[in-house]
Parts: sequence; C-alpha cells; structure tokens
Amino acid sequence: MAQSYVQTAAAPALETLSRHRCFGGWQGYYRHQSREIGLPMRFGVYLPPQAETERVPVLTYLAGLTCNEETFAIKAGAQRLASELGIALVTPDTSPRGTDFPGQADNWDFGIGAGFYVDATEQPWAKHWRMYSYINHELPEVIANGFSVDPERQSIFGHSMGGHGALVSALRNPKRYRSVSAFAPICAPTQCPWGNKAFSGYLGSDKASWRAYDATELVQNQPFHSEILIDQGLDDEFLTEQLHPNLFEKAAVKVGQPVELRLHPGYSHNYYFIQTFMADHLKRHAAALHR
Ligand SMILES: N[C@@H](CCC(=O)N[C@@H](CS)C(=O)NCC(=O)O)C(=O)O
Repeated sequence: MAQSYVQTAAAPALETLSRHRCFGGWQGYYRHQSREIGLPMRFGVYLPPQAETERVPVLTYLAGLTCNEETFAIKAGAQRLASELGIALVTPDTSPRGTDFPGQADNWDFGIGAGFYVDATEQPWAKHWRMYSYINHELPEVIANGFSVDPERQSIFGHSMGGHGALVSALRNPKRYRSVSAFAPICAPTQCPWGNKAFSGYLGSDKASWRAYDATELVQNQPFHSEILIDQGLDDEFLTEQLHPNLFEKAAVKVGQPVELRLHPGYSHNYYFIQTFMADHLKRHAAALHR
C-alpha cells in the first residue's frame, strides 16, 4: 500500500486512527500529544494523489460550534475538487477534549466543541484552551513534519466560529497565509452574544484583550494582502444576532481592504449551504497556493 505520509525521526509521534481512499488520495484521521494544548488532539488530513510524488500546498479549515475534525470531511464535499487541484485539506478539532472542568459540556456554545480559536487566559481554561497557538503555530509544524506538504504554501478558511478563527488567523499572520475565506463567519465577536459569552469566559472581563480576536477590529489596523471572500446565506438563523458581516465589510471598506461579501437568498447556516459554494472557495485558494 502506498505510504501517503512520511513520519520523520524529528516529528513527535503521530497516531493514525483511520485512513480512507478518496478520489485517488487519502482521507485520514490522526491523533498526537499536543504541546500547546497539553492533551491528545485529533485532526483530519485529506492528501490528494499528487502528494504521492510531490509536496502539496495546505488549506486548513476551521469548523464551527459543536463540530469536530470529521465534520468538514464528511459533510462539505471538498475532496473531489481538492484531488483535482492538488491541495491538502487539514481539519483540526474545535476545542481540547479530555479535561474534567465543571460545566465544560453544559453549553453547546462554550467549552467542549467551542474553543473559539483563542488562547484562554482565565481559569480553568488557560492551561488547555490554547487553540489560537495550536492552529497557527503547533499544528502547521506537525503537518509539515508528518505529511508530504509544502509548509511555505498555506491558506485558511472556515465556517461560523471557524470563519472567525480563519479571519483572525490570517489578519494576525498575513505572511503565513496566502489567502483566507469564510462561510457565515462570526465577524465581530466582541459585538455579539456568542462572542461575548466565549470571550468573557476565556479572556475575562477586560475587553481590551478581546480585540486581538475580533476580525472587525483587526482589519482596521492590519489589512490582509489579498481579497477576502465571504459567503453568507440570507436565511441563516444566526445572521442577525451573531454574525454581522456588514460590520466587517464596513470596517474593511474604510481601510481599503478588498472584501467580496456574497449574500445568498434562501441559504441557511448548514453544510448544504457550505457544499454549494465550496468549489468557489477551493478554486480561489488553489490559485493563490499554486502561484
Ligand atoms: N445548537 C445547534 C446548532 C449548532 C450549529 O449550527 N453548529 C454549526 C456551526 S456554528 C455546525 O456546523 N453544525 C454542524 C452541522 O451542521 O453539521 C446544534 O447543536 O445543532
């Protein structure tokens, strides 16, 4: 059987949970002991057939509330085109798991499955809830060491809480990411109930510290180097209260940041919406990654 990932001596142990042939490549699920999180973390990797003979670029997808490393791989229908385009898809989990903090699973929008891609500073979360550093620093190293990928060519996208994570990651690390896009992202977490709840819990009551994780704030100080694509369904049940793409667009326009915000009548917050516009996102990222 062809070996689709290369375990180097320098790489920390990577445990293969399962691998599945998919459009000529492999959809795999892996577990490793995370230095940032201090617990085992799982992630998915889709390697296109091109990875058998060359190092392929990496597109990371950050998922939303209640999701895990499998959600995108199962529901987004992205592998067929990723196979054609020759890009690897990396899908991290959405929070640490395996802690026993009181109330950690009582809410679907806070705690387990709701890491919000921040480095928590409040107790008890601060020790393990370090998803920002995990996504932007540790995981790219793990992927570069363990798989046939080119770490110099990376992009990022995501959905809802993951769209927020993708925008914040790209705006804070414009040199690392060649392109960024989002489906129904939480665009202004400091101004919506989901963000207020998560940031109060993870970052505390000093709202100044929240700004480092708010795309609408960040874009005003450090625009990204290329156009940002955002797709948003107009029948999205969370649009009015939680997502605020209009605030992000307004802030971006003010500083000359190119944004394409596409509003789609009839589409909701789910993976039927995501599937529908997936190809546009993959093609844009592939164009940046193969440049
Ligand atoms: N509370 C609801 C909504 C959660 C929700 O809509 N999560 C979005 C991300 S914010 C999602 O992608 N869910 C997984 C799916 O639709 O398969 C639930 O638990 O189903």
